[in-house]
Amino acid sequence: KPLALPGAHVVVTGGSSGIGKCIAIECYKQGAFITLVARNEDKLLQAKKEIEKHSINDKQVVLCISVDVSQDYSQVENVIKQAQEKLGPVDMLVNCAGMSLAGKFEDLEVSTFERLMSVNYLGSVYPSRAVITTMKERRVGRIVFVSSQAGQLGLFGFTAYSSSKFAIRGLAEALQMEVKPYNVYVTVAYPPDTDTPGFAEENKTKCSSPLDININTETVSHPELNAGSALCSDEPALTRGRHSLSKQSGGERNQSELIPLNLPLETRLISETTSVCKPEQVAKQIVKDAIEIWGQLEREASGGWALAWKERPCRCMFRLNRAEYRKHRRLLKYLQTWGELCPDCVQRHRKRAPADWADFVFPAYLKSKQTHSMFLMIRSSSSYFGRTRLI
Ligand SMILES: NC(=O)C1=CN([C@@H]2O[C@H](COP(=O)(O)OP(=O)(O)OC[C@H]3O[C@@H](n4cnc5c(N)ncnc54)[C@H](OP(=O)(O)O)[C@@H]3O)[C@@H](O)[C@H]2O)C=CC1
Ligand SMILES: CCCCCCCCCCCCCCCC(=O)[C@@H](N)CO
Repeated sequence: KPLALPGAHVVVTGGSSGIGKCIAIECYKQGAFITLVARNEDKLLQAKKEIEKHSINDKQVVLCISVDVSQDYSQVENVIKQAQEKLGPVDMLVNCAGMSLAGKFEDLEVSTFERLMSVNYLGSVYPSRAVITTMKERRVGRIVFVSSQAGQLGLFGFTAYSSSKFAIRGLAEALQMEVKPYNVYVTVAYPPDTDTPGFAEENKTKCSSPLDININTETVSHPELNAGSALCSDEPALTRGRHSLSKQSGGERNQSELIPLNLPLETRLISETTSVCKPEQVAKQIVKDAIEIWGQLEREASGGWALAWKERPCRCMFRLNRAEYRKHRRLLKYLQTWGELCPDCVQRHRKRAPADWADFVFPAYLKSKQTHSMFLMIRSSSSYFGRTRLI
C-alpha cells in the first residue's frame, strides 16, 4: 500500500531551506505532521511559518528541532526521540540536510572532504539509524535519501561532493535489502541543479578568476527570471535565466559577486549545460516516489535507463522513449570525453568567442526540451534489484 500522508509523521532534515523546505510543504499540503530538523533556529522558525500557511486542517503541527545532524549520534537520536514523543512514530524520514563545495582536488582542503562526508553521508546515516528500529517493528516506513546527479557521475570539481553523494547510494541500496521484508522502503533522489539558497552558495565557489568572467549570482535567485527555466522549458539552454555570462562591462561588476578564487570554471560550464530546476518541482517528485508502491515504479521505469544505462534502471522524472534514450546515451558519451573537450572549451570561453560555447560541447539537439526533462532522476533500489536479479 502507498504510504498515506494524511496524519503521517514526516521528519525532514534540512527542512528549513531549499528542497527540504519544499518537501515539507508538499507533505504538509497532503495532511502530514512535520518535524523540521536543521541547525539555525531562526531559519527553522521562518520555514515553520511558511509551511503552516499550507495547512489543510487545524490539527496539523510543524515541530522544529535544532541539531547538527553530522556531529554526534546521541544528539540526533535524542532529537528523533523528542519528535516521536510529540508527534508519534516517524512514518517517513527525508534525509535532505546537505551541503556542497566545488573546487579542484588539489585546491580543496582535506577538511572539506571530512566535512562533506560528515554532513552528507553521516548526516544521513544518523537520523536513519535512529528511526529504523521503530519502522521495522511497526512494519511501516519510508526513508528518503537526497543524493545528486553528482552522486551518479563523478563531475569535474566535485571530488569531495560527488564521493559523499555516491556513499549515500551504497548505504541506501544495502539498507533497502535489509528492510524490504519489514515493509520499509528506501528511495534515493538524484536531483539536478536546483534553485535554492544552497545552490547559490555553491555557485560562489564555482567561479573562475574574475579576469574574464562575470558571474551574476543574482540571476539564479530571481524567480521571475527563472520562470522559463523549468524542466519543460522550450527555451534554449543558454537563455534559461541561469547565471549566464553577464553582458556587463568589467567596470560595472559588483565585486561582492566575484569570488577571486582559483576554482573550476569547468564545473560551472558543465553545470550550465543543463537547466536549473525549481525546488517545488523536485520536491513534488521526491514525495510522490517515496509514498508510491514499488510495483508501479518498476513498470514506469521501463522507459529507459539513465546515467549508468547498463546496469542501473532509473526512474526518470519524464519517461524516455527509445529515441530519447539514445540521445541520452550520446550525452553521456560527451560527458565521458569531457576531459578532451574541456580545455578547448575553456579556451574559447576565455577568448569570449564563440559566445555559444555550449554548441561546441553539446550539439543543438541536446539542448532541446527532452534533454531538459531528463535531469531529475529518482532511483528505486527495489526496481534495480528486481531487474538485475541481485536478490
Ligand atoms: N540545490 C541543488 O542544486 C541540489 C541539491 N542537492 C542536495 O539536496 C539537499 C538540499 O539542498 P538545498 O536545498 O540546495 O540546500 P540548502 O542549503 O538550501 O538547505 C540545506 C538545509 O540543510 C540544513 N543543514 C545543512 N547542514 C546541516 C547540518 N550539519 N545539520 C543539520 N542541518 C543541516 C540547512 O539548515 P542549517 O544550515 O540551518 O543547518 C538547510 O535547512 C542537499 O543534500 C544537497 O546536496 C542535490 C542536487 C542538487
Ligand atoms: C542524462 C544524462 C545525465 C547527465 C547528467 C550530467 C549533466 C551534467 C550537469 C551536472 C550538474 C551538476 C549536478 C549537481 C547538482 C548538485 O548536487 C549541486 N548543485 C548541489 O548544490
